Amino acid sequence: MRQNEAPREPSGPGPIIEFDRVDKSFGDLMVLDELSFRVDPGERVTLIGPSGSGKTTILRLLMTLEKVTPKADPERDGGVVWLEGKPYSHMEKKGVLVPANEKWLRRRRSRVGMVFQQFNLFPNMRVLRNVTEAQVHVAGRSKEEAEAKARELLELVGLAEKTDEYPSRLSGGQQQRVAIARALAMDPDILLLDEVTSALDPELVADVLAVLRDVAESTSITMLCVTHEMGFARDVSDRVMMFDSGRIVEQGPPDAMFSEPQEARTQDFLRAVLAE
Ligand SMILES: Nc1ncnc2c1ncn2[C@@H]1O[C@H](COP(=O)(O)OP(=O)(O)OP(=O)(O)O)[C@@H](O)[C@H]1O
Repeated sequence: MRQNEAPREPSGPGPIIEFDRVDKSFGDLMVLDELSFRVDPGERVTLIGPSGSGKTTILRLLMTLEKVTPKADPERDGGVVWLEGKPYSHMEKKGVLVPANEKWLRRRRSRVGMVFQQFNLFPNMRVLRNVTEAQVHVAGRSKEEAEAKARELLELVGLAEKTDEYPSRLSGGQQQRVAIARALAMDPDILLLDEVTSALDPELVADVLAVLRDVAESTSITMLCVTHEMGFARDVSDRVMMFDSGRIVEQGPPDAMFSEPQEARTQDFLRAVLAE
């Protein structure tokens, strides 16, 4: 929708995420060009595509680590990201949508959790505190409540014995499992996974994927996942979206996408990934 139109009212259970003609540029480089797509609550979506096609940028927009790029053209704004039926990249002011301010984003971004390729744990904090920190300082939980939740989640990811270690004493796979526990501790509705196994030694990948399979099976959390692990994508996703140059080339259920991709760019991409 255009920014000068009145925001619509959510009608029934609509998409949990909606990109509505979203633009994103870095300087002269246009990464997303009027990108539109929707994700239903509880849906698991895998984003695939060549390097530089904009997949991480999509996740970073959802984490509000990036902002939609406004267009100078008065006929075109930069599009809007919607979350749970409400504007997210924007906020309503006097009946029109304006770019969201920090206060608005702070209140809403905790609905979204992200796990990064490089773990991004706090190196000076022990494992338990890595998982309690945001619960206490962002979600406002008591220390006791946060610790109980952290212990439960660390057990879920198989690290109950490691609560008192510093991250540097853990393997990459263990650090990544702490990062997953940390993201889940905030009870997000949406979990974003950005190449979470690509920095790991091959023998550590399976444990991390097993934890994520458990999360997918035991929760109804909405997942957006950027990965080259096609087996994982096939098992866990409801839908695979193939991107190139910031546009959706094709999308569909994993079986159809992997067995009978329709577009030459998808066929070439999958051939290259599967040959790795
Ligand atoms: N902060 C930034 N400043 C400048 N250019 C950027 C920035 N972030 C991303 N880009 C560029 O935007 C394009 C899209 O990047 P993005 O990381 O979204 O792609 P990707 O599909 O996730 O690629 P990969 O699979 O390699 O991670 C790339 O050309 C990248 O160099």
